[in-house]
Amino acid sequence: MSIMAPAADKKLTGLVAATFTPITSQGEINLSVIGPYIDYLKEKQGVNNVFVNGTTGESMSLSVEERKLLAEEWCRKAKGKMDQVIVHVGCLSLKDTQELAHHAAQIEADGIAVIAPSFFKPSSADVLRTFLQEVASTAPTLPFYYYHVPSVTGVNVNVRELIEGIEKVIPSFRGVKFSGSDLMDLGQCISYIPPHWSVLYGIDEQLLGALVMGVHGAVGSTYNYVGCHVNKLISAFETGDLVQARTIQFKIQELVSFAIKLGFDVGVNKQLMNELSGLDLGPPRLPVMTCPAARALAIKQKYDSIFPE
Ligand SMILES: CC(=O)N[C@H](C=O)[C@@H](O)[C@H](O)[C@H](O)CO
Ligand SMILES: CC(=O)C(=O)O
Repeated sequence: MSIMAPAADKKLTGLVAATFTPITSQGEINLSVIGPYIDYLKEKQGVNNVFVNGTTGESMSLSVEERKLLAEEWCRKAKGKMDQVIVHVGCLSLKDTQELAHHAAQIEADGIAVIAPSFFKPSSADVLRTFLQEVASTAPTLPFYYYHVPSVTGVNVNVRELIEGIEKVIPSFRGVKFSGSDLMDLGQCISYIPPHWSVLYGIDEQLLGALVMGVHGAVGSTYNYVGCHVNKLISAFETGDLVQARTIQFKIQELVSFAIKLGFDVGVNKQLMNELSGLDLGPPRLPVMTCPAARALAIKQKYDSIFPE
């Protein structure tokens, strides 16, 4: 009889939805939507992993207390339904980040991810590695992922350099959520890492390029509503049907480029998700602006024309 690996040691693969944070019209976090949100992702999108309190989840606009309540509810409701819940715990303050990492371990998250602090920025890969090490040591049993998103943080360290020998200082290190466009750095990470780590790509509109380079999965905001199509893209890629994989990728590019022309920020993205899913995730929190209804509807119409029922 084989011994089942504990959930925390499962390699992270496939699609991961970077979730929106449900907020009431009064501006408070709305935990009641999380259960139905998980059912929607699983049943309607075929997405079995979530990345919570990240960029899409507006984590930097939430208090530490709110992030704990959200992470706890995601873990509780996902139990038995999702394969993995990865909690993003990065903050500008090392102390807050450690507190959230420790909390994620207590609530039995499947892993944690940490973004580079971006007000005072780490001056080198070595400094960033030390920051990550200080966080990981407060939750040493949890699989740990570095979240590379230079377009948001302004911290553009070379990830291959960052992860050189990182398992010696972070034994729980399990991979990278790579939301950069440097495919050479991406490839060098993939060719360097051991087989039980994962590199997940985070620029949804160019996932196919990253699949060719060898990524093990993808984390993104659009998988909340195009997950079912991107699952087909991945299957087509895996069976060698590049024509079909490209056809789907081009459709997603058409949708995203249409949205970008209308100002595609988290507010617009969230309202689009409200329209497409029928869930009530509410508005974003300032400084992200509430999206005018007409704008999200125009993008929804585009979606309907690209992906007819
Ligand atoms: C900067 C940002 O939020 N990137 C997301 C994840 O990393 C992506 O999922 C994008 O939202 C998506 O690729 C659309 O541009
Ligand atoms: C896209 C992503 O991973 C995030 O929202 O954090």
